[in-house]
Amino acid sequence: MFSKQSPKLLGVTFFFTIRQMNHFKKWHSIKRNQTSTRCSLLSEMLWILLLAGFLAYILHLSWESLREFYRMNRVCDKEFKVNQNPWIEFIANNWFCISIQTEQSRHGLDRFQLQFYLRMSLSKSDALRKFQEIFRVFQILLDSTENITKPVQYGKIMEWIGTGLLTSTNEKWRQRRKMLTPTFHFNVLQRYQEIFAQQGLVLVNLLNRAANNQDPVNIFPYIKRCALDIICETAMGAKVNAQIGENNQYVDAVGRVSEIIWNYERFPWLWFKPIWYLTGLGFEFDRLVKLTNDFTRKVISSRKSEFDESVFEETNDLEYPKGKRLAFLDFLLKMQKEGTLSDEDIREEVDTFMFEGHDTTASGMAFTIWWIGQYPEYQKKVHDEIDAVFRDDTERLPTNDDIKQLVYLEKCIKEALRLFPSVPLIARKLTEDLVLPHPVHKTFTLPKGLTVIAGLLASSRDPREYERPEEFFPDHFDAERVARRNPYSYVPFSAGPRNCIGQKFALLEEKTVLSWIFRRFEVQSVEHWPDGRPVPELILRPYDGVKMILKNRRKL
Ligand code: HEM
Repeated sequence: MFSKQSPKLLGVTFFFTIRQMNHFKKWHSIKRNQTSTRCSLLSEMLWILLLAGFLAYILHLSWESLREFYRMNRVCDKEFKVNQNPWIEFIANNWFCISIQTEQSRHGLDRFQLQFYLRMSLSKSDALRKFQEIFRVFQILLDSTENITKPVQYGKIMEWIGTGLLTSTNEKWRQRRKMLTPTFHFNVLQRYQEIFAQQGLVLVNLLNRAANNQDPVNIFPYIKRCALDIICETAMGAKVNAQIGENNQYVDAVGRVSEIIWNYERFPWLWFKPIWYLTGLGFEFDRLVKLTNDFTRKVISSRKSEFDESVFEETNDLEYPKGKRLAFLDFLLKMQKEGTLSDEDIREEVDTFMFEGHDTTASGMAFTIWWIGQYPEYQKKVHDEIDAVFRDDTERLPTNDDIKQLVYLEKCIKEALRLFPSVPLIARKLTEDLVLPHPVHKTFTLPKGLTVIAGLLASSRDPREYERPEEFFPDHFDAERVARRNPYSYVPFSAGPRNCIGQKFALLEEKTVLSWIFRRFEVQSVEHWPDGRPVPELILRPYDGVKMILKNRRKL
């Protein structure tokens, strides 16, 4: 948690504190000579009182906050018998979790004084009995067109990406959503698919070096860099070549900012600004945010200077650019010409896509490979399907038509997202009262002002909806089974008006890249479920990478 700068900073602070105390002593002794003893006594008492009051106030806040924090941790320990970081485990295991918090009222520390905290995670059977239809709750929460505001928990993300589509609310969000929806049109995605295919090829060529070796390889960092290359090229039109080790500074910064934000959310004492900066994390965060924002600004300005509006059809229709492969940024530049967006608005949206669009797909792909690597029978089905499309060809870039035929692979991807949704938690600040069904009293109302945090795992492991809720079973996504299920029992992309705008993009990317992996390799997972469990950061990720043994299927 502490950065390299921490000891230095603590040292400097200590030095200044001692210096100030010396000044104070000197000043005080001069004063004492000048004033009467009674006056001096009074002033001393006042100083002491002030200091004591201040200390008591700080202690009270810290005590209240930490007590709640440890109370929750104890509950986790008892209920889930976990011995790792209980806070992480709490969320990971808490597949029936909905927590409701009061909004931050005075300052950061208040956030942990959960005056109204409701948890429906007592135990699996209890929760099922007590709260019959968790997907009904999701439906009411996520379908609401009023309760679309993101709470204070998204604050640090906002400091990084600003108020883009993910974090904005009300009119700004409505306008942006309407404006940006066509940029995810099928025709646009089809063009991006070429990028997915090319970057996937780079990935498998790199992984090839580790294949046919008895030593396992942690494929997660490879996949992450591939996903980052894809999002940079599709969102900004910039090739950062993270896979081959270029632009390391930017690549590392993007990863580290997410990590710091997660630490901030996890450790309540960091919400107290002096501590945030004294640990060095505050300074590091500010520096990295500036670095990533400046990088995006530079790309925008260079793309702007060569922007050629004529690549779009005269029809003014964003969906049909003439032949050229455009980036998402080009669509935004076109909107800017029409007077709807400023440079900073564009920066916010591009950074939003950078944030939402790569860790999510990277985790999705890594977990899918990991699951498939534990079940030879499912892997055989994936291989057979891929061989039927590509035959012996190990080099041809997959096309959109190829990808459409990979139905079983898609089921595996969806099943992996069911068990491990890349975005484990979403939150809303209620701007209107929310009436929910209650197992005993019919309904209960959550008053406006509360923050509701929903664990998306909650609905997707309901045994009434899934035959093998805790198992990887791709046939859960057979057409007939899907048709029988309540749609809110599967919400890894959220649902309702604020659902994931990039879900088709994500599925197409995952299918294309994974088609490369399974065309080239037979995979075997080193760790099996329930080991190698995921940990929720901002995005759910494998706890200790994804270690796999890779074997070439054919001679290259
Ligand atoms: C497996 C991959 C992905 C998953 C599981 C996922 C999941 C989600 C979820 C659960 C939300 C709702 C978040 C909330 O309410 O706080 C969301 C929103 C969003 N996602 Fe994704 N996402 C994925 C990939 C992507 C990609 C590739 C992009 C962009 C290229 C993207 C862009 C967005 C944006 C912009 C929003 C905000 C939408 C709005 O509020 O109107 N996502 N995503």
